[in-house]
Amino acid sequence: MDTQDELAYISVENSCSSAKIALQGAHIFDFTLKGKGSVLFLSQTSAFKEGKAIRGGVPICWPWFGANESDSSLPNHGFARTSLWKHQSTQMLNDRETKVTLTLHSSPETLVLWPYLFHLTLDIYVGAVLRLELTSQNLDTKPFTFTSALHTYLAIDNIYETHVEGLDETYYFDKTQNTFTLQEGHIDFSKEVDRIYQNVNNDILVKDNKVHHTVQTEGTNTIVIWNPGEVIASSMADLHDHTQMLCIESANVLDDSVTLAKGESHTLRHTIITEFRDVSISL
Ligand SMILES: O=P(O)(O)OC[C@H]1O[C@H](O)[C@H](O)[C@@H](O)[C@@H]1O
Repeated sequence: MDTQDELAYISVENSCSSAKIALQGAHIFDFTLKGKGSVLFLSQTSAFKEGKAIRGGVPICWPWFGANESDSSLPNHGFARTSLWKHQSTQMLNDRETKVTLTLHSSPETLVLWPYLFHLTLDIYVGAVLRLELTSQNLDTKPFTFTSALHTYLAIDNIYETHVEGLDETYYFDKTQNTFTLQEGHIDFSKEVDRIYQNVNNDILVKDNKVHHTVQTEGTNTIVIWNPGEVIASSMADLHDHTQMLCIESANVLDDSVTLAKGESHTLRHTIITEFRDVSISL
């Protein structure tokens, strides 16, 4: 086990790729395709501190996404991303793919924040592509409802030359305006974008001059797209450059919130397929 500042992390490597996963948050903060480049953005000014989420990689938002609806003093995006998870196993599936499993169980600390017994499992498949599977299980005697997101920060070359395909004719909730709007054509990023797209049934394509990412989702039809834009980014001490990141998040929110009865479980799957168009992109 290695550490970066206050956080312990696991390193894995195979013939295709390598990854670093912090135990705090089960947070993958590096996924690199060998000889090609970094798939995930990691802010150079991110904190690696206990109780503070890493700015980059894939934070896990759970059991609520965004602000808590009944108590805004509770942490944004829930507690999973700042809780200490347990490393269960690392398995070499073959020389090209490694599976890492981490779990989080309800505890006296989580019960103060959210009064239910639960079990979370995150399976991370590190290979030619990156796949995350988050399974939520209700261990309580009463049902619970949660919202969540696999809040992926994709590495891109330049947000102003990036566009997103696959959401034409899809309605989204615009968090910057509190309105529902119909997407027409591709999404461009000249300023802050913070949107929740619903009824999404196809892959999302992120394209810029140097990299193409394809995001595939199972377990929800809702995708969140976020880039803070220049004005908000300049006020964020832990974000060194908003032009090199784009968050594409598979999310169980709004109509895709999940209610689980006693013993039931739900799995959210998120796969990122990346093609570098210029191998000189920095490693
Ligand atoms: O700063 P954080 O708590 O990590 O949240 C970062 C962002 O996450 C999501 O993408 C939300 O839609 C945004 O509204 C939020 O600003």
